[in-house]
Amino acid sequence: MLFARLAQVSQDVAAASARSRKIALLAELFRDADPDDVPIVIPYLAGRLPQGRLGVGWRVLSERVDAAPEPRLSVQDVDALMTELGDVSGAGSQAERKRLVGELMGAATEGEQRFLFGLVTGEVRQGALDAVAAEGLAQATGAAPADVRRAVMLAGGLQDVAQALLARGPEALDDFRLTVGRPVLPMLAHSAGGVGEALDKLGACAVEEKLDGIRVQVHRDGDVVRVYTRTLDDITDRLPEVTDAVREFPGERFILDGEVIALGEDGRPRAFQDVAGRVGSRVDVARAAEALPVSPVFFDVLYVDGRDLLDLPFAGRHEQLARLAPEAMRVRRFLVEDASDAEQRGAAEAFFADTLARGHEGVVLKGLEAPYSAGRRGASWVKVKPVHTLDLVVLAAEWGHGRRTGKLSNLHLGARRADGTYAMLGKTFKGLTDALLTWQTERLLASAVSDDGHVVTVRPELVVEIAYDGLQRSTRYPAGVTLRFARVVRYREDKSAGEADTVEAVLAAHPSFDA
Ligand SMILES: Nc1ncnc2c1ncn2[C@@H]1O[C@H](COP(=O)(O)OP(=O)(O)OP(=O)(O)O)[C@@H](O)[C@H]1O
Repeated sequence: MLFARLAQVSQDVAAASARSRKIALLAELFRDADPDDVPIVIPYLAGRLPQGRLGVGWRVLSERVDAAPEPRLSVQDVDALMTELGDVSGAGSQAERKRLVGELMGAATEGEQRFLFGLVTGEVRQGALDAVAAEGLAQATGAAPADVRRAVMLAGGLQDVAQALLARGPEALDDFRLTVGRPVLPMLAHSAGGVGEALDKLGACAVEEKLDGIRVQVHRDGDVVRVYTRTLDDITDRLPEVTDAVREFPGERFILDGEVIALGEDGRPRAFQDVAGRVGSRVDVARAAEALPVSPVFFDVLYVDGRDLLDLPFAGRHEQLARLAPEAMRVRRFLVEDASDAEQRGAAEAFFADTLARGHEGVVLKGLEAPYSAGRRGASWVKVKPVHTLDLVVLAAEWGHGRRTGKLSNLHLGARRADGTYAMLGKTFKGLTDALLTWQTERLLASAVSDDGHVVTVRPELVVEIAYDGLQRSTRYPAGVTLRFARVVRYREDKSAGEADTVEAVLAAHPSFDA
């Protein structure tokens, strides 16, 4: 396929406002595409390069090169040049990249040059393209749109489905059925600020414990049990406890979804990093299992004895789960039948509080009617975690890049030590509005003690309130821990640095990290 065709369609799709028009344009493009073009056409349409980053800077790209009068590049030609560009390294690489960009741009028409520029800089990214492209693909090949959508969901992306469909037509969709032994991307959750907000969104739902372990999808076919991670890696060999347990379940062929956790002797869950370390370790699995035994806790079932359950409402799937997994290996849950009933709402809040008190991360609320949306952040799963906040002292700030050039952005955050010094707990540039960036730049420069061109160190005076999701071990930071997903809530000018949180208080708020 000519690259000019793709460049034109990409532009037309972006310009079309009606969804049906976008679909028709894409269908026409797919009709003319060769199956071998698909691995290039699909990412290019979404504005992505299959090669990822090319190391080509703005300056090289912006250099004017005379455009070719007629289109002659094929999508394969462009891809081959991009691969060559991505492979350039070592001495003289800048000059070589410049030469290759010149060659590519010189062979492109003006329209193609614009599209190439957008592709390399990431400007033509079209986030929501996959859904319309799936419809376009259905139209081009005569497959039912719902079947294509489902195949795309199970394949975890459009590319393989498009390639198979264009090569073999609608029968090819059979390759993408849910099958024991072939893992699919797990369903993910949205967040809500509180249980009440989640109940308002969902109505009747199950409130489940949110366990902070490793997500697993377990496939059993007779005696063969395989365990996959959320990124579909096979970790069967590392989790003998899981395979042994699941072999005892009263079913022959099924796929379960759950979390692997480790419980301490006190019955409280061990820190996420301990479980991750155990699951990540390939060497001497038997010894690791003895040192930190783990157990699976299941919350969903996708397939049972020849039946694909993805479209079954969650309530029905859970009935099947209860048949297979014993209660001790199912997530604890509380059912809300009527989300407008004050008593049930109160009980859901109490379940949340109890779950936290037992050391878990939060809860996930799940609509009882919803199907299983593999690989999606489905609207029917809503997680609620307590927001922790800390008052920390700004120790330094880094000069920003891009849009934040000239502004002090990434803050170095410190907690107080008993001796009056500060232990850095992490950094963040999240949560800062433009107004706050301007304000903090001025304020921090006024108390600067040094500036090495990258980091401006300041007198430790300014207190900032930081929200975070929890702690994580880190050898890079002096207290041995750092904050997960730290973000700025606001500055606390009403507080002096002497009133900021202490390292001991931070550790005490997270018992599994308390030394
Ligand atoms: N009862 C449960 N139902 C669903 N997921 C659960 C449950 N308990 C724990 N989890 C975990 O929580 C995750 C759901 O949150 P999300 O889909 O947003 O993943 P995430 O991006 O890893 O978020 P987080 O860091 O909050 O775990 C699941 O991937 C799973 O690992």
